[in-house]
Amino acid sequence: MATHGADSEVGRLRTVLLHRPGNELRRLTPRNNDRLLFDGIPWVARAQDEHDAFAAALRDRGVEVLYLTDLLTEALASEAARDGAITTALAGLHLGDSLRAYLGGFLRESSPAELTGYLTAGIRNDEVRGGYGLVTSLLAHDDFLVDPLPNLLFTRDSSVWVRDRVAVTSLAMPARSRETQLTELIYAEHPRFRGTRTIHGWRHEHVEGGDVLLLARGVIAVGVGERTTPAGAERFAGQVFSAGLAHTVLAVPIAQERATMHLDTVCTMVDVDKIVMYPNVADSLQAYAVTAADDGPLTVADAEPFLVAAAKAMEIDTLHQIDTGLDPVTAEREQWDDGNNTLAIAPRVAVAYERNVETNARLEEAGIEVVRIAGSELGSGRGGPRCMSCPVWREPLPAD
Ligand SMILES: NC(=O)NCCC[C@H](N)C(=O)O
Repeated sequence: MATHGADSEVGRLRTVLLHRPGNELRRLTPRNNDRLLFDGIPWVARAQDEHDAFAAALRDRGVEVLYLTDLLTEALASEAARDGAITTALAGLHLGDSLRAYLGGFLRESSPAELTGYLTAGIRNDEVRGGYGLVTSLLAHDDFLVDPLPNLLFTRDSSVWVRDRVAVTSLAMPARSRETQLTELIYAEHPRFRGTRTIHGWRHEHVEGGDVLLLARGVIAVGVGERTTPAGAERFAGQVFSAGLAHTVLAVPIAQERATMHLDTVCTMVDVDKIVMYPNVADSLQAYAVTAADDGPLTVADAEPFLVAAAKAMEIDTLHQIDTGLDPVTAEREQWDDGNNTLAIAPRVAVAYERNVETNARLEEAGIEVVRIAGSELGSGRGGPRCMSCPVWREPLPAD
């Protein structure tokens, strides 16, 4: 069985799950892009080129790249998996019984690869040939019967490995909630992951992977804001404690705004004791240290500055901050363009968007090797290298 798991943000990356942008991005229009959580309409062919270059940069450094749609198609080889996927995809109350039955029959006849296409790119009303009954007649021609999933690109958010377990997350925005049905299916059905134990799951309170940072072995920061709810953080903490995966969870409130939708939009680890952080929030970022209590409710400490609470839990003197940008305006621009959203592929080696010139210069001054990638089209969904990657296997850091 392949090795899987992660216990830090910076251990050498060996296997990563990506999603190459596909037809789901071709569904975006100026009328639906806000609802589908994109800030623009990407040029799809260019986004694919940029993504291929990202994958190549990872492979060049010895990282195995898994593609979500390949795993999904392979998982859908089983008839039971296909049935389950079709039933959950068609559960929406907007369909009605007749259309659901019709679509169910249609999808059951499709091959695993075709089904992957429908589950990811969705089905528009006018693609149901000739219309079918009252619901298709009354819905607009461009209404989706099955919503497309353009944010699949951001594989970070729909599952997180914590040591040898994988947490299937629970996504807060309706446009994304179906993504975790697909990650759950992959981990449950794909032969590569047979026997993997999972935690959390999409039926639980909201927790998104972009909010979960494995600061050190046993220490996990969880952002709480637009996406991860307080109840989600509490549920997640309870599960990692009872599974023995961590001793401290730092619950970190973040502004409920699009620019800071996840904790990894304001900070990411680039070394065992270095974090790149948006300076405009650095002073105000707080953390509540949560620890397990024997047989009782979780123990919650008073809020402390995030960097202080993190260093204490990580048992290091200082968690060194590297600033995004140069001045407050450049920092704000580069934070928006995912300057903080780096993907460490080893201690002191991080993939970053090339456009964030000042932040990348700060990283290099601090001794971090920056692997630059283009992201002009990929960035239109508001996510950087960390958002676009789910580490499936990172080597553990050497014990000191
Ligand atoms: N971890 C991340 O920050 N992921 C980026 C998610 C972007 C996506 N368009 C969203 O709004 O959910």
